[in-house]
Amino acid sequence: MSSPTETRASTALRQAQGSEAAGTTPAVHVAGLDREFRSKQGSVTALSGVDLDVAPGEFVSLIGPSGCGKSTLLRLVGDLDQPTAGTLEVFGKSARQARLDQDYGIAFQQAGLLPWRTVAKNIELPLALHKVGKAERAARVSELVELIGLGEFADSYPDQLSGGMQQRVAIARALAERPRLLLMDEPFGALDEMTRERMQNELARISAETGAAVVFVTHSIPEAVFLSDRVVVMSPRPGRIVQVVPVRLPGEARDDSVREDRAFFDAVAAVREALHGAPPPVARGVENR
Ligand SMILES: Nc1ncnc2c1ncn2[C@@H]1O[C@H](COP(=O)(O)OP(=O)(O)OP(=O)(O)O)[C@@H](O)[C@H]1O
Repeated sequence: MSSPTETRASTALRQAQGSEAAGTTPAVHVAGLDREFRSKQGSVTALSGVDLDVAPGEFVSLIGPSGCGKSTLLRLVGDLDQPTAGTLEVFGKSARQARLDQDYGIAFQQAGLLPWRTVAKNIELPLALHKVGKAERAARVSELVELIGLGEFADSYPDQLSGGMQQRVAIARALAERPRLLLMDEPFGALDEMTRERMQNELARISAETGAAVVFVTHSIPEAVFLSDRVVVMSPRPGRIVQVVPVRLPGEARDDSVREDRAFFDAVAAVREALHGAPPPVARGVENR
């Protein structure tokens, strides 16, 4: 686990270098991945020939026009769907085995909390389902409510929380079993801009503190740049990777000061250029905010 003062980028770099040196397996390994959906109406090629490795501890965002296959790729990694062709490994295992081993947590745009359970009970749900003992569950929940800054709301119900607070609970629930990988599909898509930036700051801190790798789907270029070690730019359907933009931002932590930095603007411009370099219609479904 990394120290809170160590930047996530340096953690990821150190871990990537370490894993290379030690021959450690990547968090996610995707090679020649295809996904074709077939129906009576015809077939849709959602992904074609996708190659991607995510290092342990690395934060990677997927960005691209609407319908380019971002969610499909995330769902394949999360064993919620099966590829038509290609190789997909999570920590060197099949996606199914990684799911059974609770190697990853998932958070989507809808927080998906159970309204009849309190914050604490929602967070502890995966632990309860996996028969973790009561004392250990309580200890983990109290750690997590502190991590997400909702210690005072442990006994509140979801409808007593704002959208941002609910999303933090969903993230805590995804982290409950200390996954080495988090899969996030537009988790802040439904939030207002101010809350969204606050949540981005929190997620940057949480990912640095936990050292988990993250694969993050977003439509927002600045959000992708702010959070990521690398931004994966995808083409319109059939989704392919057109460019991978490395992000190097200064400072010890990703906080609001980073958003004013020249390196941040340069990386935003690089991602935007990569998107616009793809065949039209590239702008549809991609926000510049
Ligand atoms: N279950 C399915 N059956 C048929 N087609 C599907 C299915 N799931 C996805 N698709 C198609 O695959 C393509 C990629 O969809 P996907 O949801 O992965 O795109 P996306 O990049 O996440 O889009 P958005 O940014 O709008 O959320 C789309 O054309 C979609 O219609």
